[in-house]
Amino acid sequence: MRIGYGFDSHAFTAGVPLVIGGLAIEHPEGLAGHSDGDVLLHAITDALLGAVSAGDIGTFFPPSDPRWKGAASSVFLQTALEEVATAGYKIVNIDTVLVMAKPKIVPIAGELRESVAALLGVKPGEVGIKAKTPEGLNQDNVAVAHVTVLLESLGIPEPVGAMVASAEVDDEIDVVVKTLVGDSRDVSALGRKVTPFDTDDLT
Ligand SMILES: Nc1ccn([C@@H]2O[C@H](COP(=O)(O)O)[C@@H](O)[C@H]2O)c(=O)n1
Ligand SMILES: C[C@@]1(CO)OP(=O)(O)OP(=O)(O)OC[C@H]1O
Repeated sequence: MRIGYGFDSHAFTAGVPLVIGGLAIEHPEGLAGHSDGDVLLHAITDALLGAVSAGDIGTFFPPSDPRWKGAASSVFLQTALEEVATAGYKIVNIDTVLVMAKPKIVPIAGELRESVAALLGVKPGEVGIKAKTPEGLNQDNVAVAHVTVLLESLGIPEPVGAMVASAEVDDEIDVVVKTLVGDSRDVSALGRKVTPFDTDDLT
């Protein structure tokens, strides 16, 4: 099991659409950012990367890189999901807190849960969406997201998962697997050798 935590904040600004959790939300202001400013997807991306010690969103997608100007934040999330899979893990559940004065989140929490779940490839029941107003913080023009994520192992030993994911051809995968788990199991007491599994089955 691994846990991850992510945080992000973006200021509200007029003239841009509001997108949170991949969902377009009717609101007079959107969130300022180099990308689409999706504060929730940025925090989820960081939580996933943190859970597998893979750096953070800025190390993969520097705000100075013009390629990410106006980018949909689902692109960043996809990379984080690939890092999680490469490390040999999958999501158990994710929990979030959005801190913003407006809009009200609870009336759209179901839609948000479905949107985030679809982007993560998990069930809506594995995504928590909660909201708080920034009472006493004097931050009514800001949206903040906090995210925790729990991962569980896919059952592949980590080095094997990582090396198989980076191997480019079947032969390389064969070599990796045979190096790490051995070409065959020694059952000489039974008078024969049994291959533990068929490495051709790995794609
Ligand atoms: N943007 C928000 C903020 C809050 N809520 C809901 O209101 C409840 C009370 O919030 P406080 O910050 O005043 O404690 C909160 O638990 C949420 O249910 C919301 O929907 N959207
Ligand atoms: C997403 C990136 C990349 O364009 O930029 P922003 O949209 O500004 O978002 P932020 O959370 O401030 O920083 C992370 C950056 O990697």
